[in-house]
Amino acid sequence: MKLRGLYAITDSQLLAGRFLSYVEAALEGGVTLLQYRDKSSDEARRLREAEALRNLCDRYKTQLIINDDAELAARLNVGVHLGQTDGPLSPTRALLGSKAIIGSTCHAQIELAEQATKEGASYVAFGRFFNSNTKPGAPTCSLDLLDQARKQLHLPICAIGGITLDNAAPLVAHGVDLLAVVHGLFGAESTAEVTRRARAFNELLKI
Ligand SMILES: Cc1ncc(COP(=O)(O)OP(=O)(O)O)c(N)n1
Ligand SMILES: Cc1nc(C(=O)O)sc1CCOP(=O)(O)O
Ligand SMILES: [Mg+2]
Repeated sequence: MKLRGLYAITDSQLLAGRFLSYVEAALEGGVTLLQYRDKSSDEARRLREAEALRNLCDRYKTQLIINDDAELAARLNVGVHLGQTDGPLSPTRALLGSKAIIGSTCHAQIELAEQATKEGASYVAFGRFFNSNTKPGAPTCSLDLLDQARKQLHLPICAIGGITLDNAAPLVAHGVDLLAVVHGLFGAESTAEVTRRARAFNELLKI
């Protein structure tokens, strides 16, 4: 399966009180990957919400990815996204199996992406490209890095950080396959607007 399209990421604060309705609205507009990102330590709620998302994703034939937590991903038989301090990639690949989608945060460093490729990542993520409401302190990344990444890497490339419909086109022009978005998608005023934005992101990627 070619990993290309909108990569929607949940945010527990932003989606409080409208979690499933907004996620379903996004899936309605077309989502290639959906990441469950919840930085709390409420294990019971995390399991409940992740299961609900897996059921929704099954209905819409979307792939669910769990942020940070390979054990939860293994329990639900879905993919995982790992940052540089979220645990080693090779054992996670062994745990989840050869078909699982595993993403790796590479900030603005091609070397990290080359290492992730060797260790079995399915895609590499670079960012942040713009000012981010969700993670303002994330290290920054430039469009030049994408040109170099496109030349050197043979994995799908994901961009993240402050991406909106107004600033995403240059990322696509510089070779990005996956647009990972929190606020630019779920910061909408209505479910209808979430669906419209999801469709518009996919149009930018021509899928
Ligand atoms: C698609 C994607 N890219 C990058 C990240 C950031 O991961 P990480 O650096 O581990 O930071 P947290 O999201 O865990 O705060 C991501 N989650 N998804
Ligand atoms: C979770 C995350 N990681 C980033 C990185 O650069 O690694 S930026 C980011 C936040 C993405 O949310 P928004 O689309 O609202 O900016
Ligand atoms: Mg992480």
